[in-house]
Amino acid sequence: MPTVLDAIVAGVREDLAVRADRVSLSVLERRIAEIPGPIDAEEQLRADGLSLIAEVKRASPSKGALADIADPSSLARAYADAGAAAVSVLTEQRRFGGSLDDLDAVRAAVSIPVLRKDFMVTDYQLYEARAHGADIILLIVASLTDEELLRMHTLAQDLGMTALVEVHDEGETQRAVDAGARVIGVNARNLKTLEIHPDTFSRLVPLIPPGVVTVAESGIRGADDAAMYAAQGADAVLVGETLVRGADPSATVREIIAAGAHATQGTPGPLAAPGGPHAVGPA
Ligand SMILES: O=C(O)c1ccccc1NCC(=O)[C@H](O)[C@H](O)COP(=O)(O)O
Repeated sequence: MPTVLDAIVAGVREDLAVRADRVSLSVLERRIAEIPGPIDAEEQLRADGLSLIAEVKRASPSKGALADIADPSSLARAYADAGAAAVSVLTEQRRFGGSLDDLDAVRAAVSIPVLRKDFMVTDYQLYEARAHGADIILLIVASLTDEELLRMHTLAQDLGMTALVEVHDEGETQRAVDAGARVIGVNARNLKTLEIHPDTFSRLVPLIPPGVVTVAESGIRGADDAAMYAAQGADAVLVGETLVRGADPSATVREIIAAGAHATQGTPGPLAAPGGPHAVGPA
């Protein structure tokens, strides 16, 4: 039976065929040569404490419409000003309501690394990501063969981008490691049921070699969850829904970063502050 991921990828392939007809690979290559080169995101995510990748997310298959983001550039600037290490932009249109226009707007607004978060199944999408200013691309192990994973990981590096290689279980983690992934994202969302399993990170992190940057993804409700992942050894967390649905995304960014610093270095975090952390929105 087709999974949610299969259905998303089928739509992505259809939309991609239309774009590839309109914009050739050589046009993308020319654009890449004209724009500033990518930022080294791996080092930024590895920085001391807990790095935050803050997401621009309009909708999702699990929750439907999440937020009416009229101006993705001002949201991205708020994330960056509050201390986010990178901004993730969902560009898939059918289920997430994103677009390459959102990526362009965010790229123009911030000087921190930008992740194109999409369902990358062809080399063309990697050229497209770089041509629109992305520094990081997502490779979901579950949607790629070993040969595709290795080839696209190498191509991302050749284009100067960092690949965030996303895993959900032990087998996918081994495949990511075998492909030479330098940044591995452990996604707590089961792609078959869309349920969040917060113990996925602690189960898989022992399989990831030292030196590889680890990112805990999905279902993070605020500072408490971020502190938990930091204590379990996460270098970074990726947060979408909690930020876009919260009343004050900048404050939540600051709380998450402070909680991560507290968990990793013993510095005072928001848990000590009056009112404590906000855990905004359901997981
Ligand atoms: O968000 C979903 O419902 C979803 C469903 C199927 C595949 C991917 C999905 N989300 C993409 C992501 O990885 C998240 O946007 C990201 O990890 C942030 O998650 P959250 O903080 O829970 O919004």
